[in-house]
Amino acid sequence: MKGLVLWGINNIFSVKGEEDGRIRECRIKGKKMDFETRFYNPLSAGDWVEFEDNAEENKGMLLSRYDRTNYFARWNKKGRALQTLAVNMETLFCIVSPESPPFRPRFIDRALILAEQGHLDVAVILNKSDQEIPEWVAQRLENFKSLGLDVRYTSCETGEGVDSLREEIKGKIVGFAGQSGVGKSTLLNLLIPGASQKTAEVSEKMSRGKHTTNFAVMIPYDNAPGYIIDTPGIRDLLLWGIESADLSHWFPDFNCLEEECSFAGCRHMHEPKCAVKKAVNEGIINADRYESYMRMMKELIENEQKY
Ligand SMILES: Nc1nc2c(ncn2[C@@H]2O[C@H](COP(=O)(O)OP(=O)(O)OP(=O)(O)O)[C@@H](O)[C@H]2O)c(=O)[nH]1
Ligand SMILES: [Zn+2]
Repeated sequence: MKGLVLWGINNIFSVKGEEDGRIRECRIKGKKMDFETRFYNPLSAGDWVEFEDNAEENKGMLLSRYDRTNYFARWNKKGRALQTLAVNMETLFCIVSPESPPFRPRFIDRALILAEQGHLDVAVILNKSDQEIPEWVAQRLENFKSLGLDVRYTSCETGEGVDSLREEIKGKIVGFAGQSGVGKSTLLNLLIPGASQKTAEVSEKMSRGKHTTNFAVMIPYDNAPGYIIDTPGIRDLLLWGIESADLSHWFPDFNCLEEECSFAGCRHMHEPKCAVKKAVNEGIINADRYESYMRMMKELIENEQKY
């Protein structure tokens, strides 16, 4: 039978049968499935699977996984493997806030790269738009827009942007990601009443009282098909599968200048006559975005030296 993975932890997955709509607690048959072994978690919220029922009611065995249309994955340092946060979404919404907690554009820079690697459409939601938007935040947002990124504004206080967002995503499968405190739960509750209650219940049940929501949960809409995938409060997004020498290829605003760098294979760090650094000095490339690039670069170089 075909089913949809709604959530899962420690290799126990809640799967909703496509035909009968019943949810079963499923385990993986045998030790390993033929899933990609490079992943930290074999399945994630949003995966379509084949499963069979057990004799025991509401229990099942997972047999195989269908191909994913896209995925949002990051490097898991502890597990030293790719960790999939959510898959098969129409759009991944990255939620940020302007001031409290502080705007984190470097989170967006990383999310953009990870989304592109996972063939994922991404949009940014600046929540708490009722708060004052500092000038540098406005500039960075404009910069993102000029790179083609879809940026919207919502406020759970005034209701700005909430109804239109609800209309837009209704009936679709979309993902929500953000750092703790940006108002993700509040926004989800406005979009789907009782949403955060659902996540809390699932977390409580699956993690057996540990109170840690460290896995994504699919929340169904009230009167429409589709789900919002609520990913856990993400602290960091570590890159994967990118060599330091290739990092600038993931920065289209840098990449287009590369030919003008005097050094072939310029990494735009300390090389002389670098067109990217010149553009930063002239204010053509956003200085904070360059700083973001440099941090990723250092991280990648450190890792290359380690392994
Ligand atoms: N001013 C303002 N405050 C908001 C808005 N949305 C949420 N908040 C407040 O921000 C705080 C954090 O909101 P949460 O919804 O708990 O944030 P979260 O992102 O889910 O964070 P975690 O629960 O830690 O994962 C709460 O005090 C909310 O009332 C908003 O649009 N404007
Ligand atoms: Zn350069």
